[in-house]
Amino acid sequence: MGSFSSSNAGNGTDLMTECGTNCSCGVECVNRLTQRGVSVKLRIVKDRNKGWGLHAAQFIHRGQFVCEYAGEFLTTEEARTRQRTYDEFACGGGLHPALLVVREHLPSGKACLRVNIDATKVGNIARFVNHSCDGGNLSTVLVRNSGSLLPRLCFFAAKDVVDGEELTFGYGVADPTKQGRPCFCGSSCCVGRLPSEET
Ligand SMILES: C[S@@+](CC[C@H](N)C(=O)[O-])C[C@H]1O[C@@H](n2cnc3c(N)ncnc32)[C@H](O)[C@@H]1O
Repeated sequence: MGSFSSSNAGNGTDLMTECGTNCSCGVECVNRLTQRGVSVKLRIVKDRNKGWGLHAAQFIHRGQFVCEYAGEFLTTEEARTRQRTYDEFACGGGLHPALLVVREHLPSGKACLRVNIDATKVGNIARFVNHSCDGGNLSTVLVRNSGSLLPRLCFFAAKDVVDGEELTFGYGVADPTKQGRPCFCGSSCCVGRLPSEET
């Protein structure tokens, strides 16, 4: 509890490769879509139960790039240590941890690359995206720049989003039988608990 999501590339999270340091092209290259920063208007809005949330401040077309989930890339050992601390403090309700664990299944099918991105203290606007049990309106894509080992996690609109709508995605699957922090996503399929990452 306290951190969020386990997205399996090949199982919910798509993979994409963009041009990188190995390429001779510049930032205007059409294959560097996610490398030019946020290109849609967004607004940060406070919710009584969920804390801050990210809302669209314009119409966003389905498939449009929204933003990258920036943060500190941690070793798994450091992620586990931080998670324990966050769990302790988040119980009081004052802290909104933003530690995201992504697993990419490698093509062999025998190994998986675990990426821990912590936006709790260092991050960008994406760290305000809240969870929705219905999967929300954002899809996650692991984008690897050619020549880079570590992928970046990027949000794209999974459907058309209207101005003012909250942007959300599914942090993972919550187990309603386990103790956890309450979920206030308000969707009709809400299980009442936030997903928790057993690390
Ligand atoms: C990535 S942060 C999102 C931004 C956060 N709301 C804030 O104010 O900083 C994740 C944290 O937001 C809160 N949160 C996200 N979705 C929620 C939901 N559906 N219900 C309750 N709290 C939620 C939890 O505290 C979670 O650890």
